[in-house]
Amino acid sequence: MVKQGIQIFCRIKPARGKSALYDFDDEDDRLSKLCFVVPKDQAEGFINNKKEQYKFKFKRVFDQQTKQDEIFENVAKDVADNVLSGYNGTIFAYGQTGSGKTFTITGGAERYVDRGIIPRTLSYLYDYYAQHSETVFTTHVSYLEIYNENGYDLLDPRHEATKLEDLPKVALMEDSEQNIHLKNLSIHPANNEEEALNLLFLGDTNRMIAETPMNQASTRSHCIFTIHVSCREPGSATIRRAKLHLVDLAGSERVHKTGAGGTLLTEAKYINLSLHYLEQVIISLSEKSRQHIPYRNSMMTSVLRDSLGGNCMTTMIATCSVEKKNLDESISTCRFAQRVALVKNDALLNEEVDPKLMVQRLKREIQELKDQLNLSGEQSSEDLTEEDIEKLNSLIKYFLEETDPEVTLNVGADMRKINECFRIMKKIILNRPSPAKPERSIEEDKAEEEETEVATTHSPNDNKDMKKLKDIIRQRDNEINILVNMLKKEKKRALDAVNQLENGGQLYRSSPSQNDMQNGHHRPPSRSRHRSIETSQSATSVDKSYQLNALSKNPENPSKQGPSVKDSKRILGDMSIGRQEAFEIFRRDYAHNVTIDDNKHLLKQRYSEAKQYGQQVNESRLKINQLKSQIEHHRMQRAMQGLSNGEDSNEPDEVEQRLRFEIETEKARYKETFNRLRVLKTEIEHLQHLLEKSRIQLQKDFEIWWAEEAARLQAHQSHHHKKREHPPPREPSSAWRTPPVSPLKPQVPESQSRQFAGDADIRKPVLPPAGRHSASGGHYPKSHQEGYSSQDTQNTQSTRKPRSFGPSIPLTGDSKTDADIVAFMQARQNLLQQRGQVPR
Ligand SMILES: Nc1ncnc2c1ncn2[C@@H]1O[C@H](COP(=O)(O)OP(=O)(O)OP(=O)(O)O)[C@@H](O)[C@H]1O
Repeated sequence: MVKQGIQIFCRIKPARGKSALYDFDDEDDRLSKLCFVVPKDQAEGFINNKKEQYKFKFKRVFDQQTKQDEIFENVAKDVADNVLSGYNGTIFAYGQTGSGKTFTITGGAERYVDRGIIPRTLSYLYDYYAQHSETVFTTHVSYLEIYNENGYDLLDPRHEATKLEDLPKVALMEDSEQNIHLKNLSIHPANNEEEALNLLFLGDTNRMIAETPMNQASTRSHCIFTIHVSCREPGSATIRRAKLHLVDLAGSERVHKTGAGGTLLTEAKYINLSLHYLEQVIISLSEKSRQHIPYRNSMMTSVLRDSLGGNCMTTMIATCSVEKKNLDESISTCRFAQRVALVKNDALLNEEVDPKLMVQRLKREIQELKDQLNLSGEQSSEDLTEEDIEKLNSLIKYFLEETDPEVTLNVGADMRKINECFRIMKKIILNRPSPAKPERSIEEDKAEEEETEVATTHSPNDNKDMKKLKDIIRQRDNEINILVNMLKKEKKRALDAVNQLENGGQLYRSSPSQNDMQNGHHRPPSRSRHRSIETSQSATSVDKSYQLNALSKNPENPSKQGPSVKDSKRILGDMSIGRQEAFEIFRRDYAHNVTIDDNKHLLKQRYSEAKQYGQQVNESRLKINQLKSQIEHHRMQRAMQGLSNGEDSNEPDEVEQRLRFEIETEKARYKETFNRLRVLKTEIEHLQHLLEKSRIQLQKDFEIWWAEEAARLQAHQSHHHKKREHPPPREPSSAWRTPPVSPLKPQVPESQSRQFAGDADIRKPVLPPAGRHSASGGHYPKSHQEGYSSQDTQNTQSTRKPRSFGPSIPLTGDSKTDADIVAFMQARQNLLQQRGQVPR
């Protein structure tokens, strides 16, 4: 047992605003002191005026410029090593919203170098496995989200098509030994790094899909990514199993700070409650006299029970933001960390003897002993019976098929049986189609996949038909998903209608547009936290299956990733024409375009590098094979010469030695290039994931922007009606705003804006400082989040024109339908303008 305190680290996020005064010094490898300076007269918030300096001790403090690889090397690597040795590990990030927890644990959403602890740990583990190929490792992964005290399985395949509240909740079960088991949390095998990263990506995407402006899951939920590792040395019946929890906690700010109400307040209370219980557990653990540790009070503390004072080596990263306005939260984060550091864990080596393996091993030993006894006895000279041979055949089959290196072929010490085994094996080897190939490149794997597909079919026509059928089945599956979704919505609508009728209320203020009904777009008017998920659900389910397919089957075409025109077509599939038009403009001027383009460019570059490496690997292999044939040829020549000269030398001569040396050199080159190719493959996959995430984010940002515009327009319409009835003194009319404009791209030419906005007011939005966050984590110009600034109003006054669509449009009351109607009117107006039927 290893008794160890929880290790605490502090990471300071790069400051954007005015930074508070802070300082730190590294005393040695194990101690850094961090000090915040709050001049008494400037102390704000809950920090009182008693103190000027707030000092904290950490194992290490990472300042603003610290890179992700440094964090991995200094924080996560040791934990991963301990997991490989059989000790449970936990790394959790704690800090206020926006202080960099997700960035640290999972990584940034834009660049490959920003990948966080989870992907880096996975790479590290699989590299380790590759270097210790004699040991048998197995890896499984699970991904749990805790939202409002309910647990959800982020790897549940139903996530895409089902509302969060309809998904089975993860339930806590406790066995007689008080071990916690999680019901409904799936655990997935991950045979290689790619599979593990795909699972991480799938979970993150599911988390993103469930997010709406009303539910910023990443901020308000706790997420636990768990890697289960088991390993067994060859010849040993002992298995070591360890779990590694990588935890991204919800934002730790206090309720009063969030200024939240309604759902947000409920969520904030839950978060505060669960973090409060976490604090209680930590306090109880740090006070030696306390017997009862209140783990059961919250789901998060129950799940992390082992990590907190139990059988685990635990590490905490306190993430701090040193902008002045965040100083009080950063100080409370550090205070919490100091308490955490007092907690002692008892980590055990999780070793167990597998009884099945033990029995097998003992049986083998008994057999070996018997055989040794038999060896000295007499050997039978009778022929083997059919039955004996049959038995040997099945023993050999099992021996060859079993991947476990420990399995042996045990036929006793009977020479007749041993000889028969050699005969059977020789037959098998001779009948094999081709010898085992060395490690292969991506291209080769792909080529073989294609070959296998061809080989398993009878003729080219059959092959084509089969492919077609497969495509149809895939398409049908997607369609069924979409239909099931629509049916669900319709069923809910019908139920709502019945309820409303029963309550004597009106069904809706007006019926939805035909277009919406056909497209499954109609939603009841009440705002639920799933409203915007529903609209994108059908498209997303199709997209995601496409994407995962694309990842594994078609990594060649980077243009298929990210929000390209093609992607927008996919997204647009079920949108009305007006929305499509708006979406195209939104996409063109999206604030993230520069990053997306950069990533696409990088991806292209990486593809061509991978291609080059692939070619080099193939060339090396070819050369090695040629050199081998040359050696064989040379040997044959020597043997023949030897025969004719009457000499018989098996010693390699100079020529052979040179050829061997060349083989070794080529092998080294092959290995090096192959390793580079492997690293490149991981980067390519990561870039693909980033681009896919950008695409989902674009879609979500568009939905939010669209809803906001529709609401604004509706408000404007009703205001307009009122004004006509009671004309007020002249004042500037409100506007249909242009979509967010990329801060780094030229603005939409006015003519294009007009094309989108019809004859509506055309305004140039104030350009924001680079990368401002939208409610959904996307980037919007400031004006689009908080209304227009006065500067904005001044800038645009001169460019405004009054809106006119001819006769006033009857609106329905449903914001989405109304927005579609207006968009349609605008499109119509554009057409008429193009034909010169109305003045421009
Ligand atoms: N060390 C860092 N270097 C560069 N950017 C960072 C760093 N830490 C955080 N960021 C950026 O700051 C923003 C907020 O970070 P992040 O989402 O990780 O915060 P968080 O603490 O997880 O917030 P939440 O509680 O809302 O999930 C992101 O855009 C992220 O990329």
